[in-house]
Amino acid sequence: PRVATPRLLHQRPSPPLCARLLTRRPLHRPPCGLEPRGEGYFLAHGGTRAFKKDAKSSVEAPVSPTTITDIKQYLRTKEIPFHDGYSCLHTPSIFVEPSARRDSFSLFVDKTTGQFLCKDTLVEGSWEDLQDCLEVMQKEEQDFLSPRVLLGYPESVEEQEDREWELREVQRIWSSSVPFSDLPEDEAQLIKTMFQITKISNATLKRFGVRLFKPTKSLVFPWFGGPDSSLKGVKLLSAQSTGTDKVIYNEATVPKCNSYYNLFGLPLVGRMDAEVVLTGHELDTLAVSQAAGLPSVALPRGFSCLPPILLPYLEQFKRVTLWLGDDIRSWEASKIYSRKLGLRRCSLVRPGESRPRPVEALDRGKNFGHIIKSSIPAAHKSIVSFKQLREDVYGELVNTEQVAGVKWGRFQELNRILKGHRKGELTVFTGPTGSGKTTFISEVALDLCMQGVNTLWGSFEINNVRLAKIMLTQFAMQRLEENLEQYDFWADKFEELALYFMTFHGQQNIKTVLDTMQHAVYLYDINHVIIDNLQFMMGQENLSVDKFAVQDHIIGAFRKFATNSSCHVTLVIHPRKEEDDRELQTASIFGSAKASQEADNVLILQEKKLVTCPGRRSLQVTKNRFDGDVGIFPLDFHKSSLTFAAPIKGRHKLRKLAGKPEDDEEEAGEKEVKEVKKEKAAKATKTPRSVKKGNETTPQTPQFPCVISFG
Ligand SMILES: Nc1ncnc2c1ncn2[C@@H]1O[C@H](COP(=O)(O)OP(=O)(O)OP(=O)(O)O)[C@@H](O)[C@H]1O
Repeated sequence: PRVATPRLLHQRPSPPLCARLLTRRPLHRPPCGLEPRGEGYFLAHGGTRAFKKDAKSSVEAPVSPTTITDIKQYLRTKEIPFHDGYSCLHTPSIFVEPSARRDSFSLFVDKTTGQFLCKDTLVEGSWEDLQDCLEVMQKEEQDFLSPRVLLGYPESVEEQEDREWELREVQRIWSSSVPFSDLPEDEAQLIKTMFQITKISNATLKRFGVRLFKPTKSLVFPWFGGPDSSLKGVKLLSAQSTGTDKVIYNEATVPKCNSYYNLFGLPLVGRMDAEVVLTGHELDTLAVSQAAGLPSVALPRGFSCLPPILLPYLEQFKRVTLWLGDDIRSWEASKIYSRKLGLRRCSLVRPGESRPRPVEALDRGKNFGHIIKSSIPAAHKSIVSFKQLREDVYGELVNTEQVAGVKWGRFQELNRILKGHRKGELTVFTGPTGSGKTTFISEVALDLCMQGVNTLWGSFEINNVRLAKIMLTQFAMQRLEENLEQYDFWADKFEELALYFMTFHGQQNIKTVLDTMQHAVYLYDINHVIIDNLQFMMGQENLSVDKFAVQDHIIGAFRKFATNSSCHVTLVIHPRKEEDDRELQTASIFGSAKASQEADNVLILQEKKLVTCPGRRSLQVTKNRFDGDVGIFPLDFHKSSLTFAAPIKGRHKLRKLAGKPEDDEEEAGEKEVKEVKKEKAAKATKTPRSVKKGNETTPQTPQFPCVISFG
């Protein structure tokens, strides 16, 4: 029979399970930072916690930036007792009758956002929602609010159907999958060999409830959760041989990955356990549990994010060891997550030859006790000696490719000049008015997002629908207007990208924008923010002041944000002056030398109107702090897919600039006429572009972040 393939599993959106609190005064504030899920709706996340399909990717400014001091002060005035935890404050749940409270402090308030979650009832909401609840309780002189006062948010027929479909799908997969102990020994061994987990025992697989879904030979990892520990979802992992000794693993989840909030392994954690090893994969958690005998849980989407809604489940641990993988990206993620989890209880396993990822360490017979013991405390001192830096420096020397950052799949020339996209950098991007800046930077950012770089867009000039339309066209690489029957297919794939949009439009205050960015970094582990464009933060009132001083100040603020948040910021800036006959230069953008110093990378979209090729642009890198290489390369624009590509091979070669950029471009222009005839002939035989990832070259279909490849 046709079975649940990853594609099939993702065809249906998961519905929101929302509930509304009936209060005397209407709740009017939307949950902090997210597009309103209706007015004042609470989410009772019974497992399939999901946001509205059309709203999940929007990020608003935090309602009123809440500080931990404000939260504590408020709770004190309401005489609510609380414990000061690592990431959350713990209070008695107001949704459970006092006599029935199993755990006296089961309501968790996130110290950064004020979001709350009651672990007993799974009611969650914003800080403002919680305040409203407390006010109602006080007014009505009640000592708790029954979850029964929460009214189900009326689901549309479609949403209801989706939810039912999903529940059936979870049950169907689970009931037709087989425990390993029920498999004939040789079959079990064959499967283990396929997944390179021959050292994981049947007993371990049984303890964690891992099964085999025979029709697709997929491992099934269950998600048990909620007060009744019921089955909330499943993750399927399938293995595919590449012909060499490498295996590619594909993952699919029900509900789909952006509403799959499972810390795999959590049901096995005892109430008194004080130590946990946090891993980036279910198989790693099995390995840690078996080899180290320690509680271990796995993040639901690998090391790509640690959703704050999971933090309450990690509050009980006095020590958290983060062992997220074996490369620089997982190492960087572990440093960032330790800030969310509370630095003083976290220690990090530094990837290295003697410290591979857990499942590989098990395979190679490594000493887990030793690896975990030698993990590095996350709390760092501000003054360090070379002795402490020694391993970091060594790591950078042996992993030069990874240190250079994430590579573009569609822009090999950018890889050659910039080497990659790195965290914590500031890129300034400019070009003449209407030259295609937004269109180009949209594709550049989309490319990275498809490689797993969590992305936040601040598009102040064009609205999010138009921007998303451009990106979707670039993603599908075709004019979807003419292929509407393919819309759902591409939209479903596109929805899986970790791509978020700020809901701002028009002039904005820089502080509000920075607060929102900070908020999104915390909520969604954003790695790349694009601001299009800086002019929308200049403000009208500043016109009397020196415009370039204001611009410098704003660039400085984004620089600081990029460094402090380990997040790459790309800033689109209109040029200062434009003269038809001259190319732009770094000096065309900045008000002062100070500002040009702040940027790590400066990119210029050069537009030279050539009779033979009017759409031709060039991208010039005039600054590259990472390794100093600068250069320029031509770009052809494909109007139907809104994408850019290097002209056909052999026409223009990448030139590193030793001297004036103008000279090179001039040269390119002269060649234009001679080569246009060749191009026409070549166009007829042009082959589709490939997306290169790792060592394999895959066809035009892009890679999606939910498909995690390792091995
Ligand atoms: N290389 C190109 N050749 C021709 N048209 C292009 C090219 N790149 C983009 N366009 C088209 O030009 C229009 C303007 O593009 P876009 O909004 O990206 O420019 P921009 O530089 O961001 O504009 P602005 O200066 O107003 O911010 C769009 O319709 C886009 O599809």
